[in-house]
Order: sequence, then C-alpha cells, then structure tokens
Amino acid sequence: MITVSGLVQRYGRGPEVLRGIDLELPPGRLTVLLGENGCGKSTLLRVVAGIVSPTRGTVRGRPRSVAFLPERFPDQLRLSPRAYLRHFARMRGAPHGGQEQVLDRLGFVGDLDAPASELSKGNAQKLGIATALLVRGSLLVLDEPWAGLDVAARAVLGELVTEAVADGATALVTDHTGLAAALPGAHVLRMRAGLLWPEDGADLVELLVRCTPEAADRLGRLPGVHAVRPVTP
Ligand SMILES: Nc1ncnc2c1ncn2[C@@H]1O[C@H](COP(=O)(O)OP(=O)(O)OP(=O)(O)O)[C@@H](O)[C@H]1O
Repeated sequence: MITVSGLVQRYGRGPEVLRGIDLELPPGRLTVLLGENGCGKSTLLRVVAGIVSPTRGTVRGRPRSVAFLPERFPDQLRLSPRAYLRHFARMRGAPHGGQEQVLDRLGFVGDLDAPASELSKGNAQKLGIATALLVRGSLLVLDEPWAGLDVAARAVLGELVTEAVADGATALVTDHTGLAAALPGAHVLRMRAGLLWPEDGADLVELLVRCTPEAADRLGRLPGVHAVRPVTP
C-alpha cells in the first residue's frame, strides 16, 4: 500500500499547487485523477512517482520499481524504439525478449530502428506506454496516456492497464478523455485547486475559520468534513 500524507507542493516561491493531499493507493487498484487544467494533477503524479520531492508531507510504501509516463514523451530521443525498450528492460530487470509485443498490440507503426525523435506523436506515446508496462506488479504512474492515441489503441490501452492492475500493479493515472474512469474497478478522484475530492462526493465548500487547534480537531471529526488544515501565513 502506498500512503500519501499531508502532501504540499509549491514551485519556488509560488503558491501551493498541492494543498494537503492524503491518499491511499492499494495494489491491484486503478486510481483515476480528474480535474481541470492546472489544478495540480501532474504535480501529484510526479511526487507520487518520486520524480520530485514534496515541499511538505510524505509518500510511504513506494515500491522500488516505478513506471512513470510523463505527459509529453521526450521528442529529442536519438535512441531507436528497439534500443530504448531494451535499455529500459535491462535497467528494470524485465524478463528478456518480448519487449516489442506491447507495441504490436497498440498498433505501433514506425521504424523500430530509426531514432525515436522521428516518430509521430501517437507512435511516440505508444513507445512510452510500452516502456511503462515493461515490469508487472510495480507502481504505474501514467500522465494522460490516452492523449494522442488512435481509436483502436485507446481500447487496447484500457485492456493493458486493466491487465496490469489485475496482475497486482498500483496504478495512478490522469485522463481527460473519460476512458480511464469507465474502466472496470476504476476508483475516481476529482482534484480541484490542489485538493482531492471523491467523485461521488458533494460539492467542495471551503471555509476559512480562525480557531484553536483543539477546535480544528473537533471540526475535523464532524461528518462530511473532508479536511481541516492549518493555513500558513
Ligand atoms: N515546473 C514548474 N514550475 C512552476 N510552476 C509549475 C511547474 N509545473 C507546474 N507548475 C504550475 O503548477 C500548477 C499545476 O500544474 P500541473 O501541471 O500539476 O496541473 P495539471 O492539473 O496536471 O494540468 P493539465 O490538466 O493542464 O495537465 C499550474 O499552475 C502550473 O503552472
């Protein structure tokens, strides 16, 4: 189980982008983060994956093997898709051979031996997905993996994520297409302005109350109260 507690993130001296996130990510579950542009989804994914350290708070129980698909696959990659997959497979101790099977399932069309920088956007995305899915049973963090895929590949990606989760992977994804939320067993969370809110919850109302820590503690125990956190000046 990966446990995220009290996560706060700010960039430089900017405002808090994550404002106190608590989240549990059990193995064998797909968690889907929804929310408007700029609400902090990618930031949360990067912190959970361990790409960046949080300003405050902790991520406990992160496995050694983490697969992270960034929102934009690197477009300056001079390695070929074949070499890239083999390199990652070696680095992450994936079983030898068969690395290109996921590419085949996704309908990858491109030269496996030419520089990956020459791939179309969708085929580059397929390479990123195939790389992320090399190792089973790990933490799978996918930022907008459906973006840019053709219709057939979108359906296959749904199958691949479902299979990985059935195999015990912990999956955390963002997705603006709505496809992830419709996958079997998807646990959907909505993010607004750096806070998490269950999809089926009531509307988020924020109140700023000046009170003692004891009163804040009592407030936090009231039914329907999602979070009480101190505001730093
Ligand atoms: N490296 C950075 N430096 C400074 N600010 C950043 C950085 N990365 C993100 N931000 C800011 O943090 C906020 C949250 O961005 P983030 O990318 O996490 O949102 P998002 O919900 O993933 O958005 P989208 O749906 O558009 O991908 C935004 O205001 C963004 O401008």
